[in-house]
Amino acid sequence: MQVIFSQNASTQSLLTVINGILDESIERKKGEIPHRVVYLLRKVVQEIERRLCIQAEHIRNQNTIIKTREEKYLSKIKALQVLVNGTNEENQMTVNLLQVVKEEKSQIEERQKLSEQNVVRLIKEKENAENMIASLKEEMEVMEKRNRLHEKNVVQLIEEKESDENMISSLKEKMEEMNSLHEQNVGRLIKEKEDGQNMISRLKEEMEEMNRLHDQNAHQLIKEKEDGQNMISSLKEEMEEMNRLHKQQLDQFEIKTKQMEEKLATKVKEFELHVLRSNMKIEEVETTYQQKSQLWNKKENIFHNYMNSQQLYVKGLNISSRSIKSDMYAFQMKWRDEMSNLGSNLKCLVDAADNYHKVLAENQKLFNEVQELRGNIRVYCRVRPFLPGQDKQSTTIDYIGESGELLISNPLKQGKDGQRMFKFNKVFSSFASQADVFSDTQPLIRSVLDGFNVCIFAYGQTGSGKTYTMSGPSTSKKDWGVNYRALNDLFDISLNRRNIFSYEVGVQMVEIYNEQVRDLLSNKVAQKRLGIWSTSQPNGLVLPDASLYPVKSTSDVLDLMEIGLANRAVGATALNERSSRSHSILTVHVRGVDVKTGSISRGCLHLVDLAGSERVERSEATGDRLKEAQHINKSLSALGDVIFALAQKNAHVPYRNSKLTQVLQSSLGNRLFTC
Ligand SMILES: Nc1ncnc2c1ncn2[C@@H]1O[C@H](COP(=O)(O)OP(=O)(O)OP(=O)(O)O)[C@@H](O)[C@H]1O
Repeated sequence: MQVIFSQNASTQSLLTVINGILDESIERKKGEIPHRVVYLLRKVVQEIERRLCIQAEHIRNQNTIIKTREEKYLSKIKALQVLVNGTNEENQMTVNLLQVVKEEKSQIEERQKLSEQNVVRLIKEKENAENMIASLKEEMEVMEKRNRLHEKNVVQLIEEKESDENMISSLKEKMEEMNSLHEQNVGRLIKEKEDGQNMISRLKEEMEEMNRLHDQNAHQLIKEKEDGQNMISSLKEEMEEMNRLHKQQLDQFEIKTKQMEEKLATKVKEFELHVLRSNMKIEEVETTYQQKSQLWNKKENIFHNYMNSQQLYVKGLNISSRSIKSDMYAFQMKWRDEMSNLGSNLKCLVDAADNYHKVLAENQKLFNEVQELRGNIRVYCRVRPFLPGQDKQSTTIDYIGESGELLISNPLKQGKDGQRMFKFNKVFSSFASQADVFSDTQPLIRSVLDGFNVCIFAYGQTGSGKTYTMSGPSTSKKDWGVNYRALNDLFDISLNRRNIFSYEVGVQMVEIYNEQVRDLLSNKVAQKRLGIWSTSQPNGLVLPDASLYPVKSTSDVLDLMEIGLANRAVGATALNERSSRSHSILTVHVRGVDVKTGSISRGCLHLVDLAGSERVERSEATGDRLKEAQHINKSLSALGDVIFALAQKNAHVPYRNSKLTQVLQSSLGNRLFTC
């Protein structure tokens, strides 16, 4: 054992040892595996399970360490990203500032350009004004030329008038000549005179017409002359006006030009000032920009250095992570190898477990056969020590044999009659501990899980120690009675078998008081009287109406027992100040399902605390107590009859003589053990 469970022993060596043990026992014992070896195998399997659990835990721990490292790296990378983002934002801000400065600079340049354009425009306007003045001068010259032409025309008209007057005078001379001719030719031309007169009248008419025309012409010419003069005067006036206007305009232009020049000069000065300021500002901005860019360069350098160091760090981390990964990989490979080894070993174990299953079934069969050979009904005797105040000298026990012999002496009788020998399966002396008493009953608990019905009860007169033996004087583990120890074993064994069988455990607790069965786990104890089914139900229940509580552990059962005991009928007798006045039966129903085959087994464990079996006259009971005692004694003698009939293997067993034997019938027949 020590070799096998040494901490240093490898799993492989454990498996080798198991295989060795199994081979040896199969070879030597023809397939039968002794109980000790089975126990050993179970321990080894548990050890392997434990190691697997530790290894799995170790892997889980490694995984969590790696995960935390990964999270750490991720958070660092995030921090670096945040830093990079922050620097980018600052750079962005500077770029934005530069952009603003550039925009301002471009605006100033645009304004400068605009002012230059304004200067150019003003110069152009000045040139235009000068051109206008020049054109006005030219127009004035043209007007003067036109005046001169007018004057020429007037002179020409005067000359024409003079020529017309000359013509008139010549015509007058001609007329006078003609008159003279007429006069000269008066005679000669009488006929011609008329003609001449006509001609004269015609000529006169013509002359008048001519005169009229001439007058008209003269009038027209005079009018034209007047018009011309008017025109000349108006032109002159216009000219003067124009000259005046021109002068005014010129003056205005000159004033405007001067003003414009002044304005231009001031504007140019302003612009120059503005440009100067802008230049200064640009210089300032440029210097701040340079300073900032220097600062940023510095920061960039620092950041670059930091980034380089971080990159180096990250590289280092990467290298370490790679090394961890490779370690992990190696570790995983190692574990894979080990797991595959374990898998193959487990396969062997599964095969072995299969065999173990068969061997276990065989073992169960053998075990129960052994138990049956030891007797289906076993009777143990426990001698209660004297209670404080009792006379130790008045003992009647003469001898307790190793094989269950008990020699009782009766001081009142003489000779052979004075001594009586009893034979039990075993006799426990007054020095026997609770554990000693349970040791012989213990193997039967296993049988309950194998589908047998086991009934354990204490029989004896009031005060003989039934409750002490069954329940124990206190709840400390040392004092535990048969009940607690049996339940503890039941759950322990079911836990150990969990890979082979799945067990469901349920508890019922009833009392038989005055031949009436009452449910001790029901809230309405007083009202509920239960019927007994003569043949047990498919679910194994003789009392189907009694409360059945599923339980998972001993403490669950103990809790239920406490409730049941609180509901129990007790009373004081002359022999025991708190005597049980009823039989209490705690039944633990076990339903086991074979995990592999699915086959179901049912077993039950009756833990019976019988009422005191004293003689009625000795208990000095009367009235209700007398009635109780009569019922108790009747049922106890019925139980005695049944056990006697079973022990004698009689054809008829009188189960129906009492409620107690009816309830316990399923555990007092075949496939049962009774203590
Ligand atoms: N083995 C023992 N060692 C020490 N004291 C004991 C032992 N057995 C019984 N006693 C004591 O004897 C007294 C009576 O025991 P107990 O109440 O168990 O008797 P009982 O048979 O259950 O009585 P009843 O039938 O009236 O319920 C108790 O005080 C108990 O502590």
